[in-house]
Amino acid sequence: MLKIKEYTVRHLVASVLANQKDSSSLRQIILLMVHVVREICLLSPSFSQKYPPVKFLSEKDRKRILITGGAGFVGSHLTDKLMMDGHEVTVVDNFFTGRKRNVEHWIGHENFELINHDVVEPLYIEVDQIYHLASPASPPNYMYNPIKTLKTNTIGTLNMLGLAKRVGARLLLASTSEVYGDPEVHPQNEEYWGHVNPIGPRACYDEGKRVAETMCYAYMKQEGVEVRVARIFNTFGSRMHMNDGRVVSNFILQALQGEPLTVYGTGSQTRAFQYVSDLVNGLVLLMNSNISSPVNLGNPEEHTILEFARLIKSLVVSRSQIQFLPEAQDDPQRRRPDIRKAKMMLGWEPVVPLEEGLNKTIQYFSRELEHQANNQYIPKPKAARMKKGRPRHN
Ligand SMILES: O=C(O)[C@H]1O[C@H](OP(=O)(O)OP(=O)(O)OC[C@H]2O[C@@H](n3ccc(=O)[nH]c3=O)[C@H](O)[C@@H]2O)[C@H](O)[C@@H](O)[C@@H]1O
Repeated sequence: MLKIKEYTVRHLVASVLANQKDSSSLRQIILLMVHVVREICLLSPSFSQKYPPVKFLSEKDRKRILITGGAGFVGSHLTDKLMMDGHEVTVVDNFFTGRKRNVEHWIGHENFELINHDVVEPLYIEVDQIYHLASPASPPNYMYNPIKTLKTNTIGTLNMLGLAKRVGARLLLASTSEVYGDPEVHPQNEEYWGHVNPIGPRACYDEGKRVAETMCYAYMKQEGVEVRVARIFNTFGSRMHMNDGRVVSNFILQALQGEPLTVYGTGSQTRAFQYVSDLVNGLVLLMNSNISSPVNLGNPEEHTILEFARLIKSLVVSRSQIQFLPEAQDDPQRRRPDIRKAKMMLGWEPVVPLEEGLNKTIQYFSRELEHQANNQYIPKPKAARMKKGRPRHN
């Protein structure tokens, strides 16, 4: 585009000069114009901005949707889906763990708005649906400032429920498998009340999310607010932060760089991992369903963490060693979702095979490493508080 404009103006300059005897002032003006056109093209990426394709929705079907935490890992993928489905999306984020670059491809689009705002403060906007995702989700991140995590999940959720009540919006809470704590029931179904240490290092998040669920049902019963509660199990994919600290990003980054894969404890604890696109589809189905009780969203394929380390090593074709570090305090020993409810009531189940999702995520982290100034990011072991030795954060 820049080239065409420059060419056009140069052409104009040449023809004007050919017809002028005393042309120095005119020449200067025209050269200035060339300069201005070039500056405008460079400073206004929106001139040439191409957005991902967006469906057209009629006024009746188009919703005004707020996503709190919409610039985060899951939130930004949800933003993409809802934008491409043709809705008007407002992303609210305080950028503690979210990043502008996760949603920058929508900036300037008429259906999109990005607000730098912390949900701990009230928000006054008009919306039809609220996906309330705002909260750090990685254990080292949420334990970094437990009081802030508690405020975000309690005051933040109260504020969003207050907004839902005022404007008559439906609210979906991104809850977590962590409400089941270190579970004594396996696999975990939605009827299970959980086994949470209320004063342990994970409590700021576990109990924060538990009370957030309690708030949803209080607002539903007392004020008639429509709520949806998704209990999200371990999720991975592109746009995870390099220093996220969760097992998927740690192991992939370590394997890519030939560093030891840091297994906390013996590695016999289990997790079941879902790819982010499966989760996003589940969230949208749940929001638009009539199910107000909690629903598990996760992939039921369970692995020990040691198996998982070996799998990542082999997918990356890495020579990294496996290093055993002290076990993290209150680390849930077995976790696997029972997703019969989601299957029956939403017709949802994960469709992306683990290895396919991991390969995409490995490609993403390889690109992230290439973009790093020094081409290196070595995750430091930071299981917040290890069982023995227990290093403190901040
Ligand atoms: O990924 C998620 O979606 C979930 O991650 C966390 O739950 P957690 O299962 O503890 O997540 P990780 O930090 O990824 O840990 C998984 C297991 O791997 C272990 N781990 C982690 C990191 C590492 O470098 N090495 C390692 O062995 C942990 O001790 C734990 O047993 C969050 O608490 C959940 O809210 C969130 O939904």
